[in-house]
Amino acid sequence: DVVPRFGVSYEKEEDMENEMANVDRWGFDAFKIDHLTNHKPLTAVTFTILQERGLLKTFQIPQKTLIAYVMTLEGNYNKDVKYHNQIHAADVVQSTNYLLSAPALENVFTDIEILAALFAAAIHDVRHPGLNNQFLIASSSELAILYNDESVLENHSVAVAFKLLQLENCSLFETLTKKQLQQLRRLVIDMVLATDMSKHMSLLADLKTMVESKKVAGSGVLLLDNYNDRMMVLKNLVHCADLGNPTKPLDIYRKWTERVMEEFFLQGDLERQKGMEVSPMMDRYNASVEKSQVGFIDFIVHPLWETWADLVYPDAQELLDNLEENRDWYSSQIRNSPTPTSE
Ligand SMILES: COc1ccc(/C(C)=N\OCC(=O)N2C[C@H](C)O[C@@H](C)C2)cc1OC1CCCC1
Repeated sequence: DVVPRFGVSYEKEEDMENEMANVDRWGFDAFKIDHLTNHKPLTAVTFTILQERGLLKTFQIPQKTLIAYVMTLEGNYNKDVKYHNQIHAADVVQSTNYLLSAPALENVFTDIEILAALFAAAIHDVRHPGLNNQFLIASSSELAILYNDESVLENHSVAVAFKLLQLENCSLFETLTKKQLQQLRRLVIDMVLATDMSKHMSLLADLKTMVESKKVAGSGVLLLDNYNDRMMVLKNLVHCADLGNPTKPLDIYRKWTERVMEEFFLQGDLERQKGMEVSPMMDRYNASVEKSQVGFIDFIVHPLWETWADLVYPDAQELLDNLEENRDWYSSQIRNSPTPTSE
């Protein structure tokens, strides 16, 4: 039976084709696809990218099984959560795909590693409650008890995603060999757990070490000759995609900022209600959104992306330029403090 072109049904054929034509570009607008597909951007993006990469053929995955699984996965993202929802998942899948397509990484990763990275991106925040690990731990939530305060949300997302594979007609990986599935599962667990922000500094330190000792083949392609190096680059790749908002075109970045602040302020409201200490950046009565973004870029996002850009030089130059321009724009928006001009 024939499946729809992008895996999901949509009204406006032409608008959908125009927007999905950008699926391989960094300026891709996941918000538009969310609107055009009635909140199914993750299914549309994941189906289109796996199809385009020929991965369904390579692993003999039936189209309808993929659609059934990703639709179910997407249904387990909470669309009332402003940031950690199906649009963020679609954005991270699309960004992961773009980063995997860097010329410096051509023919570096195997099909199973690519499938694992895209799957990890798709599942990485499923069932996110719009509250962070610190809150779940501080409030002794069921999840924190279950995961002993260790990468609570990330462990939960991986477990939920693999549980969904057991549902009727959702057995996405039943055509993989035992060995392939073992390898994929290991890769996916490691990549999703590495999206826990508490791992950021050690992940970045490993990436910096790799860049300093970077081995490049004659063709300019990265030489990753052992499992640990390959795993470390894949973890950082998905982590970059997850922290990609500030490297996107400004109008898209600003929408993500708006959503993350809305989600953070709701957590701050809950903390205040429960008599807990209100987390930094989550107090709607004491927030400086622009200053927080400048700090986020200066201390977290730019150090990471500068290192990634070194690794794949010159493939991420435009993204790094966007980031620096966006940082200057937010800095110029900080009330009562002009940006010192370099001239
Ligand atoms: C577009 O902006 C954001 C996009 C995504 C995020 C998420 C989900 N996590 O990012 C890490 C984080 O929240 N941390 C909180 C603090 C900055 O300490 C760091 C160790 C990590 C946060 C964004 O902006 C935040 C950060 C600055 C003001 C709001």
